[in-house]
Amino acid sequence: MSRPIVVSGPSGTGKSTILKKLFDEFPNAFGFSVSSTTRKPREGEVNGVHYNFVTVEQFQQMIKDGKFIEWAQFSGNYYGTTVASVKEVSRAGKRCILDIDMQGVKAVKKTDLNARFVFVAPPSVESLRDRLTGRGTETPESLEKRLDAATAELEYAETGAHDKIVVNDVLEDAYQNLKDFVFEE
Ligand SMILES: Nc1ncnc2c1ncn2[C@@H]1O[C@H](COP(=O)(O)OP(=O)(O)OP(=O)(O)O)[C@@H](O)[C@H]1O
Repeated sequence: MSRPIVVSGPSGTGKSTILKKLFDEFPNAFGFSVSSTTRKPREGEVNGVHYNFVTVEQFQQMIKDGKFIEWAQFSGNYYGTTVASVKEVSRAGKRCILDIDMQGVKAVKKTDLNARFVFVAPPSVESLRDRLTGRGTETPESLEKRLDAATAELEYAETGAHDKIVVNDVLEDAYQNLKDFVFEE
């Protein structure tokens, strides 16, 4: 069974770009954990496929039982990722990739998932600013917020919390390095 792979790094560093290339090149190698939610299923959504749909009481009990790696509340509904849902991906013979932030990394480290951690770093904070600006998704406020969070992420990476650091300077090189890590075992 392959160990889950946790991809983290500052917002705008290029995680989605690199992961998209990976999933395009290897469409069947990876699986995603199914999140749990208290929101009602929408038309066509299948329990256990799109989400694990649970009641508020069940969700709160799962929190108490320590079932979640992380959970949050958005617009009145609970959402979360359970340790079991990540294990299920490995059991199904796929590699599970978790694209999460520093808090998520710390949370995964507290579980028995035995994950491998890769950090995608920008060449510099200035380049991160340029990419976030270039992406056109940020207001001046959200840009500063993301850059502050990026500094914290970079400091955390300096503590040696990850198994590998991939600097996303030249995209093709970064992609190759990430790919090497993903298929290392
Ligand atoms: N090696 C690279 N060189 C230059 N630009 C890049 C490179 N990699 C990604 N980008 C660009 O940087 C921007 C941010 O990339 P992306 O959205 O993949 O970041 P992200 O880490 O997934 O961010 P978030 O965590 O906010 O989703 C995008 O506009 C992308 O096209």
